[in-house]
Amino acid sequence: MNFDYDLFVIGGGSGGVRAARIAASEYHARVGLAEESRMGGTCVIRGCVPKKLMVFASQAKAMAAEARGYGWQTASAGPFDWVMFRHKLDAELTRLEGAYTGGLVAAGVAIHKQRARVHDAHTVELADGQRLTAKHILIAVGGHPQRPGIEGEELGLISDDLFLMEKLPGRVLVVGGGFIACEFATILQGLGAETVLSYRGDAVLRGFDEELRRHATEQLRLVGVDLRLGSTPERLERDGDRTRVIWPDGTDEVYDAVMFATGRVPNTKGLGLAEIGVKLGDNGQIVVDEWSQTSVPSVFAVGDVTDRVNLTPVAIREGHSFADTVFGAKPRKVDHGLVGSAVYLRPHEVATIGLTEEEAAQKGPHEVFVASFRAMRSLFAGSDARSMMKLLVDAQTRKVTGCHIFGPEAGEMIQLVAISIGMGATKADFDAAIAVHPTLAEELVTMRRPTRYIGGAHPDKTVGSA
Ligand SMILES: Cc1cc2nc3c(=O)[nH]c(=O)nc-3n(C[C@H](O)[C@H](O)[C@H](O)COP(=O)(O)OP(=O)(O)OC[C@H]3O[C@@H](n4cnc5c(N)ncnc54)[C@H](O)[C@@H]3O)c2cc1C
Ligand SMILES: NC(=O)c1ccc[n+]([C@@H]2O[C@H](COP(=O)([O-])OP(=O)(O)OC[C@H]3O[C@@H](n4cnc5c(N)ncnc54)[C@H](O)[C@@H]3O)[C@@H](O)[C@H]2O)c1
Repeated sequence: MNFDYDLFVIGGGSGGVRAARIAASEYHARVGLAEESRMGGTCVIRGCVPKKLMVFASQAKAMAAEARGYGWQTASAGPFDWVMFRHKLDAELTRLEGAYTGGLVAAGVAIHKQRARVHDAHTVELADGQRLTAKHILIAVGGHPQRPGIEGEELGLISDDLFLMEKLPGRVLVVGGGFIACEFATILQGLGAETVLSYRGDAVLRGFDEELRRHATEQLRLVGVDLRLGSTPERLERDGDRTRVIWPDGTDEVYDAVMFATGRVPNTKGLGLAEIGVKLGDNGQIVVDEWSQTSVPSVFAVGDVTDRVNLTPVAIREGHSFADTVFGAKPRKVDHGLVGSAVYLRPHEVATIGLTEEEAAQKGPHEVFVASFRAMRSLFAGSDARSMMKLLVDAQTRKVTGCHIFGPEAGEMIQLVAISIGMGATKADFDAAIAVHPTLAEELVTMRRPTRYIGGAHPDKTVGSA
């Protein structure tokens, strides 16, 4: 059968763009791609990139405070010009959107700037009614924010809205305790908003190493985020141009803005997937095998729509591996087991890779090395910010199985730790590295004595066990 394309990609975000570009430029496939919004997707337009630029903007007051601690007596961040920042941000996102589009065009990908859905196992239907056939279809449509299902929730903002605000709120409530809630609470607080974070659990960042999340929770409070743990709004009401929040105990408060960061759901609604036999999971995610292949052999899916590990580099790796496997005759799977990540908080970043202490304890005897201290730089400036570093070492194999950091540039550090852990480095390998002094990272190669033993009897009977 003759197809219009070898590959049709639905979604021009991190995963879709990479797959389309590699299939077309490296393997000379005939590729079409439909994007209904701005090229680049969540990460570029309403995620990682604008978020990180806002993180940078929100650090100015803390940097001025630190400068005063170093003798720059009148250092001050001065007033923040949100309108000017937003214009610069818009221009930067337009530049990046152009670069993504340019990369696809240069690779020979045919771009369809409209919504697409699947019609059958080899046909997509565009919003204008046009039907195009392809030997393979790749679904890379990402996800969208989910509100919590409470009365008046439409009055609340979602993360997409934060980049488009006309003005900054004076007083804001952020609901949720995951990546997005913590990052935006930090950003808004740093930009000058009185910020309340309400989370139903007892420490933010569920799923992270327990000690790390307790440390991050305490430090978030220290930078001035008003943390309300064990609480979540019951309903919202309009109050003039502000929003009234009613709490479960009947009390209420008024905010300039309420932001929900209560999770994301895959964009599978209305795509026609179930109709052609593509299996979906409980959350609407596309169920795929280790090759990102769905239950319909010609249809593949990568990125957030599969709800595996919802991070940009993972979507990119899945897209690239798909193109290598299907068009390059180089079968490649993605190992989702060892993925580093960072949460961009203040006073410091959270970064993590590998097993948490709780997971390690389930796997067997482990040594836990923990250091908690005030870094030289912030200590001198008079800040109470505390760093934390933790290594988990398998007592049997001596391999480092997990690393968790709360510290300045923790994201940068974990990227390098990821290489050593990926190579199977042992604690002895870490110890063999001569420290670079004075740095924060030297702590990772100078932790000598285990803080505790977990996961059962240590193979060396002369040491303690949990
Ligand atoms: C606020 C925020 C901050 C984040 N920060 C980070 C971070 O710091 N680091 C990190 O690694 N990850 C971060 N992420 C996660 C990251 O953005 C996602 O994991 C990543 O973008 C997923 O890529 P994707 O290709 O699966 O989907 P997306 O990037 O979401 O792309 C999907 C694209 O498909 C398009 N589309 C959807 N349906 C259709 C259709 N029917 N027809 C045509 N087009 C369609 C959409 O318009 C979109 O452009 C963040 C996410 C958010 C929301
Ligand atoms: N720095 C980064 O790498 C980064 C940054 C942002 C987002 N992301 C990615 O995007 C994903 C989505 O982020 P997210 O923060 O939206 O999701 P999340 O799953 O990390 O957090 C959702 C939070 O909302 C809470 N919640 C859910 N339903 C609720 C309800 N009904 N009422 C009250 N609270 C409720 C959950 O308990 C949780 O704390 C992340 O898992 C991550 O993969 C990554």
